[in-house]
Amino acid sequence: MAPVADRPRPGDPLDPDAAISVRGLVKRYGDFVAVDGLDLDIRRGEIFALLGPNGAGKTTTVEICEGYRSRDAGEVRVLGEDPADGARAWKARLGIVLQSGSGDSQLTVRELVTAQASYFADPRDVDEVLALVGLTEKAGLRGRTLSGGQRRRLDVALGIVGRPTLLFLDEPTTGFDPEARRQFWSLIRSLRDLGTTMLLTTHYLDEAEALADRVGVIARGKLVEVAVPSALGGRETAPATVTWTEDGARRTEATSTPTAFVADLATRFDGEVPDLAVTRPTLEDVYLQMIGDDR
Ligand SMILES: Nc1ncnc2c1ncn2[C@@H]1O[C@H](COP(=O)(O)OP(=O)(O)OP(=O)(O)O)[C@@H](O)[C@H]1O
Repeated sequence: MAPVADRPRPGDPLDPDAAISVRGLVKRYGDFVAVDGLDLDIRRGEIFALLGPNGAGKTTTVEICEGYRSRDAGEVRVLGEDPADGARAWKARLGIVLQSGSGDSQLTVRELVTAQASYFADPRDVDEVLALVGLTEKAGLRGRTLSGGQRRRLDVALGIVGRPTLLFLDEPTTGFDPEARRQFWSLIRSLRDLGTTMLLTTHYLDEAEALADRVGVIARGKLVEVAVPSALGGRETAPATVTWTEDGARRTEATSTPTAFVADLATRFDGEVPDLAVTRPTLEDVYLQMIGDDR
């Protein structure tokens, strides 16, 4: 089977089929190296989540891909073009949902989305977009009267009305309540079903796990690993931990063959094994281990 979590090695040529292809990317601020030789391919149609501690270089990398920041070294192609000289037609194929949000507008939701649509040659239908983000009933409200979660939906509406091929989402669900996050996730999945490629940065590991086809962990400007969420850090094959209660004490066993272990354990009890649980490292466990000292 082809290695699904593959990533380019230093010196590999750019991938012309990728939505985003990055080789040897370096960004310095004075003496400080914020991005330190990054190699990455993001495939067309995938949701890729970039994880990493504060200051790791995620926003810098993403903004270089968006054409908003210059680079000091390396090559970058986004939808086949170098963002450093991205033309207007190229920019129109990108959707960008920034961290800052749409703010306090006096215009209504519908007016804002309609105004944004007017910048594009082939925009999505405004009502269709409002329905997709769940703001149909709020269409007549002014931007400033929306709740935090509704504003974020408006941000997404503004980001997708131009029918982008590639959507950048920077910490899209910060401040959402749990239900709003679930609804947002289903919106993101609908966009993927419509063929949109998405690059997402997030600090929520459950979000990366729920949404991303692949995750990349970045620490101190370097890409530590790229993997499907279930395989990050060798998680799939990590030993399982079996816990249960026996003779009044909590017992724990790490094992690579939990099924056999539990079957054997069951013979020692008459009926259910008390408080039995089998767990594997969570994405958070392997992530925290991976970023180590950067915490
Ligand atoms: N304009 C700038 N001038 C100087 N240093 C900067 C500038 N922009 C970013 N940096 C530094 O570069 C590093 C990477 O910043 P970046 O914003 O890319 O991190 P991040 O991974 O997006 O972090 P966060 O999760 O906090 O958003 C940080 O140490 C930051 O202080």
